[in-house]
Amino acid sequence: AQSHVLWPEIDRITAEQLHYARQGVGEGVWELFAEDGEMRMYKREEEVNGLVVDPLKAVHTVKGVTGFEMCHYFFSPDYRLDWETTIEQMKVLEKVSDDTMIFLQIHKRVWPASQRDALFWSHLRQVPDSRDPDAQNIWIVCNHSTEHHSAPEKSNGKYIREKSNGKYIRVFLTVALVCQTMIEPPKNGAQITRDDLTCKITYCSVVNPGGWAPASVLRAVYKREYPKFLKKFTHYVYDQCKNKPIRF
Ligand SMILES: CCCCCc1ccc(-c2ccc(S(=O)(=O)CCO)cc2)cc1/C=C\c1ccccn1
Repeated sequence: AQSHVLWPEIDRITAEQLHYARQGVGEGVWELFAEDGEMRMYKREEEVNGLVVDPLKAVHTVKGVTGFEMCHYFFSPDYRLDWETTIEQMKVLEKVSDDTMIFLQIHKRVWPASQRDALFWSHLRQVPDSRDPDAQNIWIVCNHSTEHHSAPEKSNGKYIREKSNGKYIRVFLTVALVCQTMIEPPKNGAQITRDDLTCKITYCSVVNPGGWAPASVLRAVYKREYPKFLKKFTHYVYDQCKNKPIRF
């Protein structure tokens, strides 16, 4: 994907998001708003031009899967509709490379706000030189809003192209899923099994709703949907992998 026009931005944003994900939730004003088992979900209340854009950071620990497996199922379009419950339609607009795609997603309407869509590049990458010497493989999927000729945004009500339906407000998002595999080698030198694996997950998300939506509605959506999404997604990956050979 190094030759693609988006590559410099993909490289920069992915590196920024990796750094941001690694920052603890101790610093700054992160507010814990949901807990479920090992999952801790934090938010910061922020508004941009009167729009709620609360950054979200979740940390979770899932036994029995690797960081690669978690990132693979998050990145791949083939499984998305199995675990994403707020999507009405999903389309791969461009396959930039095996590890980079451009998605257009139409999300279900959240009354009383208008319906939204999201257009973003998605990039899967193994983090080569982690600072943590005993860290096993660290993998990241970064999703970041972009433009695309085949799905222009509607502008002041006029449609740029007749084929673009242009009836959805386009959100602006940056999302990162960073997963680290920890291996507890079996004492007796036996082969590693899924019982020896732990996946440490950090999920970061900032979604600008793109157009006005009541702060109370947005905050209620996020409070309800994010814990549901991360729980459903991680359980889905565990179930998909449990009877398959381990992939690092
Ligand atoms: C008024 C409602 C505005 C919000 C609409 C909306 C926009 C974007 C998104 C969204 C959320 C997660 C991603 S991702 O992590 O990249 C995975 C790939 O799908 C991409 C998009 C969702 C939702 C709406 C609901 C909602 C909000 C959180 C969590 C789950 N659903």
